[in-house]
Amino acid sequence: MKTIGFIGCGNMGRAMVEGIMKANLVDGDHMIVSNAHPERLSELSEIYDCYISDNESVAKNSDIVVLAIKPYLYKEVITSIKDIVKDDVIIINIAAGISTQDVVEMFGRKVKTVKAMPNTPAMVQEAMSALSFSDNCDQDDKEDVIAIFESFGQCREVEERLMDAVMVVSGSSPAYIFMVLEAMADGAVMQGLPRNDAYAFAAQAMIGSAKMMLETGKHPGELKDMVCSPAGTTIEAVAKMEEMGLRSAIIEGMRACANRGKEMSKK
Ligand SMILES: NC(=O)C1=CN([C@@H]2O[C@H](COP(=O)(O)OP(=O)(O)OC[C@H]3O[C@@H](n4cnc5c(N)ncnc54)[C@H](OP(=O)(O)O)[C@@H]3O)[C@@H](O)[C@H]2O)C=CC1
Ligand SMILES: O=C(O)[C@@H]1CCC=N1
Repeated sequence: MKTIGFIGCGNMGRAMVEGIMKANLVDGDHMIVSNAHPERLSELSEIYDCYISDNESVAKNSDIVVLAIKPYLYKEVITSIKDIVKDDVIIINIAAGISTQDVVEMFGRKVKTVKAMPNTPAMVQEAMSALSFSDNCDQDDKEDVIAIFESFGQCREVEERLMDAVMVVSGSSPAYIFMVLEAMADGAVMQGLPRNDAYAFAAQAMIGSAKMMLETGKHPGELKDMVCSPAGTTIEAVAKMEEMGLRSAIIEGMRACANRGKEMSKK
């Protein structure tokens, strides 16, 4: 069994660790986690019986190291671990704006590395992640990494140049989806539904609609039309949402997200 190490265990790292442990991909002896404030992880180690240690120990003892720290910390953290990681370690880079080439340059050698873009639904085994492998990863390396990402959801291999596109539609999108869900619940509360019921109806409508699109393979416009009765209620909502710029708000928000990713890559 390979040992998986996480350096940084905040929002994204923790979602991945929880997803991996819930799926029993490794036992607690093969999961080592470090964090700037390790005391924040005591509950995690109690639930999943995994090791909480420091960056050095994660680097020395892990076959696969996930760098789940903020992008600006990559240089500093890699400098501190580059001489102590195992020779054939696989480094997983999940940071927005950090490329495979950046990681290789920071290590100063052609370390095996994977550029990945997961999302927080990893916590409930429903992540959708993109992966792009450096050319020195062999088939076994790929299978090991894919097993990690499949333990907490689905994943697809994409060309690294498309990672920012994946970030806007998947890595960052849970934030916009939660905003939509919150707004939908507000709309239902306004009509008198208790808030908890409103969240449950809104979230299940989101899950059901997404599942329907994936399972039927139908165009989302066709599925939308199936809900809009002539002179009915839904078409009134659709017309008002178009008037308020719902779709262009989403598209422009995603463009801003992509632009920020490009800006971060230049630093
Ligand atoms: N959040 C998301 O949905 C997604 C994030 N990402 C990427 O994941 C990475 C992490 O993001 P996110 O989880 O949101 O950030 P968080 O700030 O939530 O987590 C980062 C963690 O790193 C810890 N940390 C800080 N400095 C160090 C250090 N020197 N050594 C070890 N641990 C350290 C922090 O500890 P403490 O809090 O105790 O200071 C914190 O727990 C980013 O690069 C981001 O681009 C990618 C896809 C989605
Ligand atoms: O907001 C961010 O920068 C990170 C990257 C993708 C999701 N969260």
